[in-house]
Amino acid sequence: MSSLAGLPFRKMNGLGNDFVIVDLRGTDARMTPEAARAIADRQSGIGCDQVITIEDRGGPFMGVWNADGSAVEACGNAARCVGWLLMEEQDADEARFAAPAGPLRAWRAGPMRVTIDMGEPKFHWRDIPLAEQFEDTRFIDVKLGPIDRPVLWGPSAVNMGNPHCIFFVDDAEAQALDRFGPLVENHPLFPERTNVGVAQVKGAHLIRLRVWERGAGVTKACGTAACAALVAAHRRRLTARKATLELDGGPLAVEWGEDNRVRMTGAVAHEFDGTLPHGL
Ligand SMILES: N[C@@H](CCC[C@H](N)C(=O)O)C(=O)O
Repeated sequence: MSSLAGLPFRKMNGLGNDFVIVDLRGTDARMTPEAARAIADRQSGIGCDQVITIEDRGGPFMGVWNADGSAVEACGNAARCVGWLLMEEQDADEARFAAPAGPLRAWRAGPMRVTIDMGEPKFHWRDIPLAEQFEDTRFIDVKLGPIDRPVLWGPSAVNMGNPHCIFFVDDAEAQALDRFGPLVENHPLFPERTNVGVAQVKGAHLIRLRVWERGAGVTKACGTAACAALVAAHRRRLTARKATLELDGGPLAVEWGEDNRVRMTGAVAHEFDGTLPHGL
């Protein structure tokens, strides 16, 4: 296996959720948890929320590595960026590729805007996954101790390729996400940890969402969380099947179709390109 040092990377973001994207096609190099951590480090590395690999696995495959080095199944914002890169490369208006969670399809929605078909949400407690049986994952019970009152009650659990725990709150800005986010992320109810969202429904078609990401902390946006929040809100009869999700980094349009598939549209941005340094 060859080293990652010297390979080109692209720095991109989706609404400020930022990625170092390394194309491993045609190389023997492999990403490792240590290398992903080193690349993502904002003090000593390049700095990003997730390291993304593009690999050849009988077609383009997107690998997702959180800043803490954990390899995970899905990333909505990165999927838009990788979709955009593949469409540019193929001079096409549509791209198909895969991620650990399954196949993805991307298409252009404007010059730097991409729609992704994120697939079907899962709700069964074993699929989230949860460590305990809940018949109805629209309302689960996460006991956090004294800090969970008065608003952090009865969140929804959704798997959108990756696990999400969404708290519906009256005021998303008022929540100490950096304090309770890590407690929920690492709560024993979530054997694979979880992403944590606080969602404030502002109307049938508008949700304010802030996210603590598993393995990355508070980020400016999380695409899979936006999909999970819309799906959870609709299941709780709080919104329509289609809404704008207002994230710290900007808006995402999400629709849960009658075909049970979730489609997400939003901006992609290309920041700069570089070469991975030695020592990885
Ligand atoms: N930022 C992403 C999600 C990245 C992975 C997530 N932190 C996890 O561990 O599941 C997105 O836009 O969906």
